[in-house]
Amino acid sequence: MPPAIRVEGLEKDYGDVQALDGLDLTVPEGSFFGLLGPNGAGKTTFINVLVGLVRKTGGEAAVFGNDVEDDYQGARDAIGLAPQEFNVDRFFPIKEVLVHKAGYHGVPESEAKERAAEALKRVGIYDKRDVRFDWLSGGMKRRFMLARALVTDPDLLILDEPTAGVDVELRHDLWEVITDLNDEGTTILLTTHYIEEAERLCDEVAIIDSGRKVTVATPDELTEKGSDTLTVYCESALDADAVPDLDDERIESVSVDGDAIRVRASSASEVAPAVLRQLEAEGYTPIDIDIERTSLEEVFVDLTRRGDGSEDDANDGGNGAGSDGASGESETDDGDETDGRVVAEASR
Ligand SMILES: Nc1ncnc2c1ncn2[C@@H]1O[C@H](COP(=O)(O)OP(=O)(O)OP(=O)(O)O)[C@@H](O)[C@H]1O
Repeated sequence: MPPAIRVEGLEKDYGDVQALDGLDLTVPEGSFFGLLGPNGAGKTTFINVLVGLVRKTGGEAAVFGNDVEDDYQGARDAIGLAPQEFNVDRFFPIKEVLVHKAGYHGVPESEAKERAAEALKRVGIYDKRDVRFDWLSGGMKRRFMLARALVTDPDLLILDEPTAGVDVELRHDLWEVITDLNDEGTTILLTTHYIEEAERLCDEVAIIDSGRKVTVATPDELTEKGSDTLTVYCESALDADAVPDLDDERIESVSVDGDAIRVRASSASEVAPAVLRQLEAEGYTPIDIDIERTSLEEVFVDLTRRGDGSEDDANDGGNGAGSDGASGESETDDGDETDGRVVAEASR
């Protein structure tokens, strides 16, 4: 079975802006895969290439082995997309929007009705089935976006910041729904700015920056890339200039702050016994210690700092966050209502 997503050397230029700059990425079937990156890193462009809303300018992209352009329908039918933007038909009750959506992907009407009901139940808004999208609350709109992505029973669910701006309760509800789907075998690609979300949900995380991959790892592997801080509290205030000379090659730095000695090391728990022994031998009187592990957030910031930590040293700064190059294409964010349209236009 081919991977859920495979892209190689993927490129997308919007005029002078290189949104994707030779991206290589493989998302295994059945995984819960996170896509992290600062604003403007190219995450939405990547998704839009996969669903045929943006035409790539170079490289290869396939979904379950279907080339996103040559086998557009095969690739698109495998994907359920919940985009960032609310791009929903506002004139019909939401259950009908779902029936139309399933019909577009070739599902017969009676089955489409069943699937619509099932999707609305799954996200907890079945009782709103006869209401138009505009009349839903903000949280219900987010639930509906997920229902719409689900109604075609996709093998690959792509969620572009699905919990942006929602309250904690809804975020947890949505997490539960998508975790269940993943347990049932659906591959999930999730972009998020909530690092905690990636840490909790994802088996693997790709960090991209300036349209290129910086790294792919499990959340645990990523946090291990950072340094811990071991703080040793002493009985009384210390001379800030008299930093103890600790002899251990695992130690990255030592500083003094009031009554505390702070030691940075890749694993604080490993160096702690030796540090305490040395401090006592030098006449310090440790009374307490504290260990702070690096958060995934800190590692993320480190890895995406311009020109720092990149596997392939790819950050040329030419397509930084928020730059607005002229696109020259009529691309929109409205994933589902324009299925196929842009590829069709761009192919002409
Ligand atoms: N239609 C467009 N025309 C011109 N430039 C664009 C267009 N769409 C995106 N870009 C640019 O491409 C780059 C990547 O944008 P993209 O939206 O893919 O990033 P992102 O990682 O999804 O960002 P965010 O986290 O803010 O959603 C940015 O520099 C952006 O300004």
